[in-house]
Amino acid sequence: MTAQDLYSERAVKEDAALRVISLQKLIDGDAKTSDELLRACTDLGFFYLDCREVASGRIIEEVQSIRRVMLFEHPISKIKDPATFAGPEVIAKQLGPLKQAISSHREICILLLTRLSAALGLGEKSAYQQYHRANAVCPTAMGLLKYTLAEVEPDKVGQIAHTDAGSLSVVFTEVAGLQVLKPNEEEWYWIPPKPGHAVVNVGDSLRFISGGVLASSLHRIIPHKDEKCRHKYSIVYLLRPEMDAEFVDEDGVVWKGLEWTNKKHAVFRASAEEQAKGTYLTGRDGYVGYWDPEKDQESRTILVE
Ligand SMILES: O=C(O)CCC(=O)C(=O)O
Ligand SMILES: [Fe+2]
Repeated sequence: MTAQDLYSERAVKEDAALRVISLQKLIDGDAKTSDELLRACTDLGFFYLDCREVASGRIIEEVQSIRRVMLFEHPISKIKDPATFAGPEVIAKQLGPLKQAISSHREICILLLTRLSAALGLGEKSAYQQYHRANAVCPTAMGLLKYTLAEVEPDKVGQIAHTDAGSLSVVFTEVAGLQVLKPNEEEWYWIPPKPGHAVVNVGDSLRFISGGVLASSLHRIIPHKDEKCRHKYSIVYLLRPEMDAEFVDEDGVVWKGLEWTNKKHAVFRASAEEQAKGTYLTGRDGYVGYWDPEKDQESRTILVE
């Protein structure tokens, strides 16, 4: 396969046309915006979060400061001995801005959970933020992702189709590549990056916690024909429930927050046959989310034979 084959000339749908939710209006407690947020999370579980107005672009400035420290150039794969790895010096030097950005992302997620819970009329005890209390231990993470160039490493492109394990994912990126599968249409749609906006999506844990009211949709990262020469960098904040928070999956199995995260990660690392056995990775039995450009010129879903 040549690198040229990697780009589907016929993208199935150009733009998922996600709802746009204003962070400032959520902060202000605007009821209409909370309702719109709830609609975004119940129909597809994906939306743009407009961060431009908040305190003169503070969030965007923090995201830019993470980009500037170039942590993306220190990949985990290059760590020889994780047991003795103390973190690249650059992390130690940039701890201040990193901690600030992590804390702002957490605040955003807690606000989203608070507004969603209120829009659903949940009481204090069952509100979603109760699964993510400030001082509880949780496997929440911030990832600084640098995707390989399809031209250089055609076998390592993007991310396999998956639903996210956690509660909410907040993604800032400037380069296209993200697609979502609209479940009612069974079609992949591009989600183009929007300056000043994050893409936020609901993960499995929040879908389970909400008893299936909120949707965690299948998405993937594949090379975009207009971005051939650009590395895609993504800053992803993955809010996950507390280690001991309990929720029930769609088959009635009870999970603790940490168990579900670990299970999902084990499946990410497993063989395609293992991945297709359960519904853990994609929420679909028998479906494996690899993108095969030869079979999948029109970016359709791939089934294990
Ligand atoms: O890089 C992106 O745009 C999205 C990343 C993603 O889906 C993930 O890390 O789960
Ligand atoms: Fe994801």
